[in-house]
Amino acid sequence: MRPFLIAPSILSADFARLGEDVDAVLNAGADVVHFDVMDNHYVPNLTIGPMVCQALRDYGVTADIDVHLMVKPVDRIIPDFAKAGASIITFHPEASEHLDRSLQLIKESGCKAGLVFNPATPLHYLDHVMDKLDVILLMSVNPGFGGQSFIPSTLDKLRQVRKLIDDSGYDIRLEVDGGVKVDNIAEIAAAGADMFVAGSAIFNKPDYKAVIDEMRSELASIES
Ligand SMILES: O=C(CO)[C@@H](O)[C@H](O)COP(=O)(O)O
Ligand SMILES: [Fe+2]
Repeated sequence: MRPFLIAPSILSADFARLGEDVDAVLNAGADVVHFDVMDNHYVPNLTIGPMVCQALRDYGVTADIDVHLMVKPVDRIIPDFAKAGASIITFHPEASEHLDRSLQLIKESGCKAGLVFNPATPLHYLDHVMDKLDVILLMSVNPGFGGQSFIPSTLDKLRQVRKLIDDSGYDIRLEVDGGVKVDNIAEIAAAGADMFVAGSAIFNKPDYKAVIDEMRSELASIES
């Protein structure tokens, strides 16, 4: 398994001082910035777009930015995020009319590409696109809000996808998003995830480093 990556979701950050808060979480040891884009159409909430991604780059953020698109349609906004400094762009397959085209668009824009599966979205969308994926993201809550509880059936789905990835031989990250906390991260890693989005578990605590360190020590029990 590759090194575990911790990706704080800035949905739970302080938007009034976003640059400082993102710097703080990266200085506390986070690996990747998880950037949730919601359109009040595909999901019942509205967040941030490419301008904010660009603003973080202009502020000096150099870490990878993992753009999780919860928008429909997806294609029109992909080049804008690529230009604004996204490193990874993921989208929900049922939000795209042409899965292969959307994945190619992300790759042609110079970003890593991924598909996101809601708790009840079937995995058959993976059937013909494994060679185009850098990331598979399993939602462990229904998308739209931070601070929800981890849905336990995600563990079985993670095990299934871990096997698919290992059997495929492709170099694909298995990311999990929703309700990830210090007390369940080890179990989630044992089920096969290697990239962990955590919003409220990190940003709702005063000491980001303490939480990230605790997560890493939980993960160390899996690595050894
Ligand atoms: O994409 C989403 C929600 O739709 C997530 O990225 C959440 O922002 C994760 O928040 P927590 O469950 O960790 O608080
Ligand atoms: Fe997300």
